[in-house]
Amino acid sequence: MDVVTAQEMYEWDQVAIESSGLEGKLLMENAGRAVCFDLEKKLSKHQKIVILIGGGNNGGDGFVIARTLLNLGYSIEAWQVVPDSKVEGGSHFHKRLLENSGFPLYHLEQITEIRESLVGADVIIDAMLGIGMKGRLRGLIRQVVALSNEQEAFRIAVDLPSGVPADEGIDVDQAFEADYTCIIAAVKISALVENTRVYYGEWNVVEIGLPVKKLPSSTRKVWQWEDAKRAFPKRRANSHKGSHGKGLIVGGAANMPGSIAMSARATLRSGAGLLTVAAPGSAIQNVAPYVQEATFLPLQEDSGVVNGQIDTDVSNYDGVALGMGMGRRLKSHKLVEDLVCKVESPLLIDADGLYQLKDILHLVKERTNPTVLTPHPGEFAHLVDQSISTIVNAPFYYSRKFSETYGVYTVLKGPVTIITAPDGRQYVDLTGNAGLAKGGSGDVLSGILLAMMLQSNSIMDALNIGCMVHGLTAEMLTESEHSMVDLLATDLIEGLSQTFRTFSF
Ligand SMILES: NC(=O)C1=CN([C@@H]2O[C@H](COP(=O)(O)OP(=O)(O)OC[C@H]3O[C@@H](n4cnc5c(N)ncnc54)[C@H](O)[C@@H]3O)[C@@H](O)[C@H]2O)[C@@H](O)CC1
Ligand SMILES: [K+]
Repeated sequence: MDVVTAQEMYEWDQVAIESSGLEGKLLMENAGRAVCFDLEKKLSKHQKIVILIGGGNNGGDGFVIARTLLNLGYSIEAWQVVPDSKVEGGSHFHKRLLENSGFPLYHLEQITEIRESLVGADVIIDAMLGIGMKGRLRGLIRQVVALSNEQEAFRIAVDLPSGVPADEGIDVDQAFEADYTCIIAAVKISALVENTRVYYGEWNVVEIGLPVKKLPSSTRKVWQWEDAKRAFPKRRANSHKGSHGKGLIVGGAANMPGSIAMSARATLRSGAGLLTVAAPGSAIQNVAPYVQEATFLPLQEDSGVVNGQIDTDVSNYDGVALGMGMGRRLKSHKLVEDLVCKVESPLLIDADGLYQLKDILHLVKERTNPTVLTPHPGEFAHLVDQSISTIVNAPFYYSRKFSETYGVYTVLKGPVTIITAPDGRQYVDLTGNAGLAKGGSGDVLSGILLAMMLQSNSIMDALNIGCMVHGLTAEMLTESEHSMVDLLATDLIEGLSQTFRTFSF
């Protein structure tokens, strides 16, 4: 499932029209019909449905939808909310087709004319503005959106809710508040971004007959179950503990043994062959009983906090995770710097490790082996010197820029997790739920990611699979023995077995 900007979507449409000879109005017919067949699962013939139609191609889709649903026997009132002079090209063609089919079309000139219809509607379909919307909502459409939002009716948007831009990083002051959005051909970035995704409600993408082989390949995709199925590391019958990687987890503090303990246990539960935990000795005594399968490496410490560099040779590990529960004291800085320079395998840095990274990003850039950073928006905002709201409203832009600048894999966590490779390729993980918004979830994720990195030949696959395993485990647990309220990070670790069993391929 591709994720596109408005410009990329226009390029796709152009390729379709130029390279395969698909005419714009045929694409519009396809789009409108695909939306209708998707909407049939949401609609019933007893409902009173009002469809709001704009002047651009989104409105063109609206004319097709109105005609098709009327043909199917739905009770539809179709309103053109812009003057005739604004309805051009393919939209004009489909407007005539609707009228020539013998169906009525109402023309809105003043907001009062439509009030009664909207108040009495069971369903309101918004086909006013799509990816061509610019700036804030204007004129009559703005009033129609406000009035629609006041109604009890089920609200459906076509492609995107009017007033919502397709791209990220743009403020919205007013927009159609959809309960469901039927997205055309590819997910628009705004469906996945904090300040705009709320307007979409639930959503689905419909296929409209674009010539997929001819389209430029997208560098942004939603990671799906089929992808995980293809990429999941296989355990061969003749494998031994060395075949699945030898990992090292570094972090912990005397007063925070839980974080690193959870990471370590999650790594072991996720299939790592061998694991060593390096932590202050005073933390190890509390971590050890929880992860009996691991070996331990006491770090130099001062009052329960790591102090100084690591004495052990770290070159014989296949992967290292650093930072969980380490604390943000200045004395742990040397350890982070040391590992950034010395680890010759994939290095994952999370939590307090990220905090220590800001002034040594130039060293991260010099690493020749993969580096993975797993910040939440607050940690990322600190790293890139932006506000949290700037990050959450333009996460694709900032994480790509960061990954490309420093040559790192970035896992930007949140309700939508964005995984970016050093070359700028991005995957989106949509699994998980609010049960994960708790201390410890991130530690578990780091542990799973380390294990996946140890077992996979591709860091990108490992990160995507790890995020999906983490999210699906939360979903599975809140559908069975837990709720989003009581779910704990430790429950996730124990729930992993069930998730991995479902990956039985
Ligand atoms: N060939 C294509 O390009 C296809 C386009 N499709 C549909 O076409 C849409 C894009 O069509 P367009 O590029 O014509 O753009 P839109 O239909 O999204 O918007 C353009 C119209 O909106 C008005 N407008 C822009 N900003 C406004 C604002 N702030 N307040 C009020 N009015 C405003 C403009 O005057 C213009 O009439 C897609 O979202 C999709 O629904 C689909 O039919 C598939 C094929
Ligand atoms: K719309």
